[in-house]
Amino acid sequence: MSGKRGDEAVLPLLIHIPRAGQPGKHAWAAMFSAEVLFGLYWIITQSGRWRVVYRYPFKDRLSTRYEDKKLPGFDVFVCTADPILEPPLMVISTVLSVMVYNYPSEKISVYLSDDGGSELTFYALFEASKFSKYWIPFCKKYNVEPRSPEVYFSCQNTSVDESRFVQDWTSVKVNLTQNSAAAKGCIPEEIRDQHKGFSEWNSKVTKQDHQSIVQILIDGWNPEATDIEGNRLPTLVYLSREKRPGWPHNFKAGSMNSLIRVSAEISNAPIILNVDCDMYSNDGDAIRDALCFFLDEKQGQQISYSRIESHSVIDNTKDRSVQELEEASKILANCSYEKGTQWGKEMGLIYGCPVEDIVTGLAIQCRGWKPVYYNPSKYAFQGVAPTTLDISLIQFKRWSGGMFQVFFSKYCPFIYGHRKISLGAQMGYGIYLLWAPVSLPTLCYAVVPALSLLCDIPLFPQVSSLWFIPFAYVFAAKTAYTLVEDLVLDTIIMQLGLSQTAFAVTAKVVDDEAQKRYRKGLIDFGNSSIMLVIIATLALLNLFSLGWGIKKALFSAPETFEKLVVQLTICGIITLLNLPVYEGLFFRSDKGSIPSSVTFKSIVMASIACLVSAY
Ligand SMILES: O=c1ccn([C@@H]2O[C@H](COP(=O)(O)OP(=O)(O)O[C@H]3O[C@H](CO)[C@@H](O)[C@H](O)[C@H]3O)[C@@H](O)[C@H]2O)c(=O)[nH]1
Ligand SMILES: [Mn+2]
Repeated sequence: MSGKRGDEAVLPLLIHIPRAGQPGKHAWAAMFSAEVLFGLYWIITQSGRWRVVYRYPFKDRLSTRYEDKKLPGFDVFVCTADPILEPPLMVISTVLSVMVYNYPSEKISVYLSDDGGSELTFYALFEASKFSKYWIPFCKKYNVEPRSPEVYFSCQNTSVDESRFVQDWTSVKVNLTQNSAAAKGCIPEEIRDQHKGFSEWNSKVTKQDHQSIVQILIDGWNPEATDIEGNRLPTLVYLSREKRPGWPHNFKAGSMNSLIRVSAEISNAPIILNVDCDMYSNDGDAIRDALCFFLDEKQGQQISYSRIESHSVIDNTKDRSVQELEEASKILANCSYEKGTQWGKEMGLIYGCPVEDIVTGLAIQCRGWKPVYYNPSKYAFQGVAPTTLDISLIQFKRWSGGMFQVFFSKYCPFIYGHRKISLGAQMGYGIYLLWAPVSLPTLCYAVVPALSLLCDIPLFPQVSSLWFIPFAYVFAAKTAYTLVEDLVLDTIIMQLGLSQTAFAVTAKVVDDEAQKRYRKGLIDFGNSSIMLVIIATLALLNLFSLGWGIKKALFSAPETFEKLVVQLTICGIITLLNLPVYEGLFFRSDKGSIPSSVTFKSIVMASIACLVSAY
């Protein structure tokens, strides 16, 4: 191979092609491919900068234009899947938070889908239904925010001393403490007698194998269902769709589709709001904001994410028996209901992909509906992000792997979206769907310069070369950009998650010690995992190389140093970024530090890599 000096097409690496017989051809080829891939990805990411639209809803105009009676109904779906990973107290706090919007209560119906099929979750929801009679008037009267009781009470300082307020607050708190105390233990017999719903659970009911359970805990149409101040309550429904071994349940997408059908039977509101069980409502006005987009006279008709399929419309004014509704809904939540239908394909949320929200959003958009992106200054919802690195990695793996899978499916935005959505939108999807493969060039950058440094192979233009200037510019600009736009480890640790298509639910339980570490800014590395070993090995490899490189810089001729200075800088930066990892490996002894088995494995692997490349 010879250096094509006249060819100014590609990056400075090109002029550095090792000549035949020179070492480092493979390293060079790897780095060159990495550069090309980064370049292509960079082009795709530029779509995010085209024609940015900012939107502002005018809520006051909504109120002047629509009286309460004319406002549309809202069906709110809350999903939960596991009573251990997602504590029932958190789940019902989320449920309660979405029951109190600054909106007519009788227009809101809240559905909890429990894929865990857990009696404990049902019990918690039963308690929540009673508690809501206090909580809703309390929130509305004092305009309490956030409206998740768990969050509200954890950040409440009791400085307010208006007597009535304190009184109410105490009664609410007593109720809540009773709630949480009971939710931890098993369900007392006298409670079981209070609601017919408990009879659905017997010794045969397990998470994977049980009949459909539908319980309407509050019937919002019943004028007698009122809070302590006599105001109407929102409808509250517990749903646990049927699960049987051998029937794929399609994770969250399956649960959402059951919710769509069951809610169509019970309340059939034109607008659906979906939150995860950990995403409590943080702004009581959020649904009024959303309505401004849906009811906009010019564009509202094109805006999607309202109900997708049309179900037979029910006349809500008729005499409706709760029992009848429950029985009819159970059938809609049975495993066999979807057999031979378009559910999961053309209808409802799309199955077969761990990022059901992304594929379904794309499919809806390709049918001509317009999505609206609105990022309010006050967050409409707040959720629990994973608190330990290993759980984050599980989540990232599901997301990145799931999205990459979409890229190779029939839903690839460049094919499926061709002529249906703009090129900019296709590229916008590309940014996310190609997130996983970008880990490969990133990995290359974390490994190859370090290894080549150990073998004395220069990869980059010499500092005194003219080619160094564009290289330094691109490098500096990109580094600055990356530092600002995402943080440290994120991209380096991404892995291709192709083999796993299951939806791994992330844990939302945060213990006190973890909370303390979080406040101190310490990374919680979590349990031993292969991904953690990879991170630690890469960190150590770069540290070793940096040491070796510095030694060489000090003791060898200036030309050698000049040749290796860029690699040295890259290793230096990677080492700097990994300081928390070294801390976790060697200097911390708390529970959040890196397990010693990982330390051992990574030292062995990094040493082997060094030895192999040095000889
Ligand atoms: O079989 C299942 C598995 C999960 N869930 C629920 O799905 C939600 C999301 O699960 P979580 O483990 O918290 O995943 P996240 O990565 O935090 O979720 C994000 O990513 C998912 C996949 O893209 C989206 O579905 C979510 O809305 C989005 O918040 C939770 O409420 C779960 O209870 C179910 O209902 N049934
Ligand atoms: Mn989540």
